[in-house]
Amino acid sequence: MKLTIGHLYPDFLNLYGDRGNIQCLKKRCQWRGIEAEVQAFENDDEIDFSKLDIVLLGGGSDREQMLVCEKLKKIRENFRAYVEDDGVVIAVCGGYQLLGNYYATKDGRIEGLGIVDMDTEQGTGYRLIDNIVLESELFSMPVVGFENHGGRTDIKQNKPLGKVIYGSGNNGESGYEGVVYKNVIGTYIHGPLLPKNPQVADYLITRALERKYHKKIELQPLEDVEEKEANAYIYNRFKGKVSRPQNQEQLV
Ligand SMILES: NC(=O)CC[C@H](N)C(=O)O
Repeated sequence: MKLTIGHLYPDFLNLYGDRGNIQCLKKRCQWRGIEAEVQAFENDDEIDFSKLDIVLLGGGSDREQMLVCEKLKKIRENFRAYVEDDGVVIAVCGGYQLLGNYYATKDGRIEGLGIVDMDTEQGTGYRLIDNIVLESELFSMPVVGFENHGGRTDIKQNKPLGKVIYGSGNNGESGYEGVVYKNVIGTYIHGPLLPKNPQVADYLITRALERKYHKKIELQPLEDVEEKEANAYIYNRFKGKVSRPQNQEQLV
């Protein structure tokens, strides 16, 4: 079996090493004898979504989001068709915001893809910067990571990725984080999301293989000893504590 992973605009959206998520997907495929090819798309590269099995849209600063939004406009309809056809997407932070209708910053409104019905406003408050821990119906392990965003996202009627156990999540108020729409996962957890959360990586790989090969896939389990220990430790360390972002002086 083989998967092709498309990395969209790594020249703009690669905050906090989103490339590590690609490496993780590739490695976890290879360890099971599944071939994994990565294609990076930059500038005005033609993107043939029919050749892709997983798409990664990484994080970026407001400035980079503003620039990349022009490129996204050109691929919007093909990207939407891919998602509606159950194409697998993992979108992180800035990329997550861009899946929605818009991201309104104090310097202007950045138009999103409008693929998932959700809106992001910058607000006038501080950035939401802290560790984050979630419980998700999709995974038996807690989902752990780090968030750093000024935007507050309203996912409306969509399903969240998880319930916030510690941290701020989508907007610091709803108690929820991320979004799940068809085979799309959007999340504010960036940097090493997938290396830290192997179940999220395997979920994406499974969905992509099932879509491509039209059959039920049971991935060969991997040990993930360190990840399980680390996630359990982090969960117990943060559960019951209240996140008070330390950088409240860092206004957006
Ligand atoms: N870390 C990111 O990708 C940041 C996303 C966006 N620029 C924000 O600050 O909300």
